[in-house]
Amino acid sequence: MASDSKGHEKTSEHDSDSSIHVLQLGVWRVFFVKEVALARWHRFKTVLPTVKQLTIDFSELAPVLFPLYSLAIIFLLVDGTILWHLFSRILLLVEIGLVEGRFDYVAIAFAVAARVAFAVLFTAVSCWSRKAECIVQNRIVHHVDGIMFEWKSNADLSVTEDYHNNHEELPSTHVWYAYRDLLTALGRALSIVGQLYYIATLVQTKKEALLHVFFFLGKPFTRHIFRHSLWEKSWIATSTDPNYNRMQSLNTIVSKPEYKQEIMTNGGTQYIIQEYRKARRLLGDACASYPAAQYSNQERIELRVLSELLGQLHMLYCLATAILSPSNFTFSRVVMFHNAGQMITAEFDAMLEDMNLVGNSLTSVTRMYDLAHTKNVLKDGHLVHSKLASNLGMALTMENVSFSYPGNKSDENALHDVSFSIRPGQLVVIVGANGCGKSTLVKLLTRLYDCDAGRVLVDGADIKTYKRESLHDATAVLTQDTHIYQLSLAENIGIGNPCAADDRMLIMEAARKGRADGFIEKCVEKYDTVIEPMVTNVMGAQCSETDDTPLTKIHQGFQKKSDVSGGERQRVAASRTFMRLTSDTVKLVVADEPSSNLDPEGEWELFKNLRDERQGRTMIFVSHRFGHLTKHADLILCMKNGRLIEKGTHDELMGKTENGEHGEYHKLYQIQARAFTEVL
Ligand SMILES: Nc1ncnc2c1ncn2[C@@H]1O[C@H](COP(=O)(O)OP(=O)(O)OP(=O)(O)O)[C@@H](O)[C@H]1O
Repeated sequence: MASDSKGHEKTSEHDSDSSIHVLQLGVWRVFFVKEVALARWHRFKTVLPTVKQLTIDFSELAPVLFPLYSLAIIFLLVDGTILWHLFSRILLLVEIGLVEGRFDYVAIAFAVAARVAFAVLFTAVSCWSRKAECIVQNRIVHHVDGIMFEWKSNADLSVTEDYHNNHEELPSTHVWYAYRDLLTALGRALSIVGQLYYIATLVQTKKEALLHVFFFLGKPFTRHIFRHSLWEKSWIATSTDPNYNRMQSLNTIVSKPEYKQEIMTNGGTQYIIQEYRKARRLLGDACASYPAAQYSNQERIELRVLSELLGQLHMLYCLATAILSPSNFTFSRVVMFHNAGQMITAEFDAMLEDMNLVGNSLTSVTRMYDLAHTKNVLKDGHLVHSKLASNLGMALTMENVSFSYPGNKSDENALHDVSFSIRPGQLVVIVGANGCGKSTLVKLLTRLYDCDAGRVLVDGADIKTYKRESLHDATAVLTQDTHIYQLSLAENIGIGNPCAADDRMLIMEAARKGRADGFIEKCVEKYDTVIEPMVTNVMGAQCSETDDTPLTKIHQGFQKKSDVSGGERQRVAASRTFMRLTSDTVKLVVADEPSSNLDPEGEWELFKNLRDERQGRTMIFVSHRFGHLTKHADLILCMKNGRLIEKGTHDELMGKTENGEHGEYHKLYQIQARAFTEVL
C-alpha cells in the first residue's frame, strides 16, 4: 500500500502487526503504534508495581524527609484551590455586606487573615521544599546510580555486551523525574477534585452540581480525546524524499574537512553548489520540520471548534439563569465559577500532560528495575580454585569444544570441535591467521564465555564448577585491546594486584618490567598523572568555546586530557600485568598479541620479561610475530577457520609433512622468515 502524501494514516503494508500505522508527513515517512482505547490506562496499571517499588526504595533512603517532601509538593499543588476558596469567601462576605448595607467585619477579618496566613505558609513550604528537594533528589540519583553500577560491575561479558548494544543508558535523573511527575499529577488531581467539590457546595441541587462538572470538564476532556499528538506515542520516522536526502549528503560533503579538502583540490565545489540548488528547487514546499510538530498541526478544525464551544456553555448557562431567575444571581458566584472554570481547564490539561510523562518515564524505570535484576548468562560454580591449584601452574584441557558468539547469525562457529591438553607450567603459543579463533580460545579458557558443546577442564575439574571470581584471581590476561583507565597511572598499574595497590615501590618495579617507567617519568605529575580525567565541564549559554575572553581561557585549562601513543598504552597495560604477577594466586598468564604497537626491541623485551615470570605458572602467548617465541614453546597450537589443525613443538611442526606437503605452521613460519631474508 503506498503512503498517502496528504498525511493520512494507513496501516503498514509490510508489517504483519496491524497496530503499526504509516504516515507521510512532508519529507518523513512516519511509523507509529496506534494505541487501542484505554491502552494508556492499561500501561499505567502495568507500572503500578514500579511505583510501589520506588516508594519503598525512596522511603528507606530518607524515612522522614521523603514523606514530608512528598506531602509538601502535593500541598503546594493545591495552593491555587485553597487560595481561590479563601478569596471566594472574602468576595461573598463583601457582597453580602454590600447588599445588606452592613458588613460582618469579624468574619471578613478572619477570612482575610486566613488567606494571608495560607499565602505566607505556601511561600515558606515552597522555599523549604526546594531545599529538601536537593537532598532527596541527590540521594535518589546516587542510589539509582549505585544499583546500576553494582549490577554492571557484576554482569558477565555476554550480559554487558547485550546491554551495551541494545540499551540506552537510562539517566538516573529519569527515576527522580518519574516520581516528581507522579506527585505533580496526584496534586493536580486533588486540586481538581477540591475545586469541583467546592463548586458543588455552592449550588443548590445535585443535578446542578453535575451540570457544572460537565461544563468544567467538557472542554479539557474533549480536547484530550481529539488531540492529535505523536508526543506520547511510540514512533519512528525516516526521510524518504530523495531531494531532501541529497541536500543532506551535499551538506555533509562541504561541512567535513576530510571531504572538503578532496572536493576543493579536485575542482568539485561549483558542481556541489549547483546540485544543492537543484535539489532545493525540486524539494519545493515539502516540509522537513520535526515529524511530531507536523502531526500536531494536522488537528481537525471542527473537533477543536467543538471543544471550544463546550467551553463556552457555562457562560451561556450563567446568562440564562440570570435572566430566568434574577433573584438568584450574584456577581461573586459568576466570578467564582469563571475562575474555577479557568483553573480546572488548566489543571486538567496539565494533569493529562503529567500522566503522559509519568507513563513514559515509569515505563523506562520499570525497564531499569528489570535490567538491574537481569541474571548473568554464566552460572557460578562452587569450587575455589586456590584450594585445588598446583604449584606448577594451571592444567587446561579442551574436549571437543565448539562455540559461537551470542547473537551470531552466520552458520560458522568461532570454534569447531577443538581438543587439546596443556600441562601445568607449559609455555604455549597459539598461531593462525586473522579471525581463526585464537582470542576466542583464550576467552573460553578464562571463562568469559561458556562453550556450546564439549568441555573445558581446569586442573581436572569442569571450568563451570569453579567460582568465577576465584578463577579470575588465578589468571593474568594481557590483550591487544589495551586501555588506560580514568585513574592515576599508579592506580592503572596497581589495580593489577589490588592487595598491593598502594605499594609504590612494587608499582614502579612493575612499570620498569613493562617498560612504562620512562614515559611515566616524563609526565608532569609522574605516577599521579590521570591521562584521561573524567571531569564534567559545563558552559553557560552566554559562553562559547570560540570566544576570546578570560572565561574561555580558564575553560581551556579545564581540558587537561593528555595524549599518549598506542605503544605507551600497551606499556602501561603490560606493567599492570607485571603488577598482577606479584600476586601468588596467578597460575595462568595469557598474552594475546600484547605487542602490536611496540617497537621490535620493546616486543622482544616484553616477551622476555614475561617468560622470566614463568615459575609456577602456565603461559599462553597469542602472536602473529611468533618466530622468537615458538622456540621456547612446549606446545604450539595452530588454528585455521575455527579449527585446531596442528599441535606440537616447533621442530615437530616444521618437520611434519602430509603427502609430501608441509603443514600450515611451516607455511606461516616460512612467510615470516622470508620477509626478513628475501633480497628484493
Ligand atoms: N564478540 C564477538 N561477537 C561476535 N563475533 C566475534 C566476536 N569476537 C570475535 N568474533 C568472530 O569470531 C571469529 C574468531 O575471532 P577471534 O577474535 O577469536 O580471531 P583471532 O584469531 O583472535 O583473530 P585476530 O588474529 O584478528 O585477532 C571471527 O570470525 C570474529 O569475527
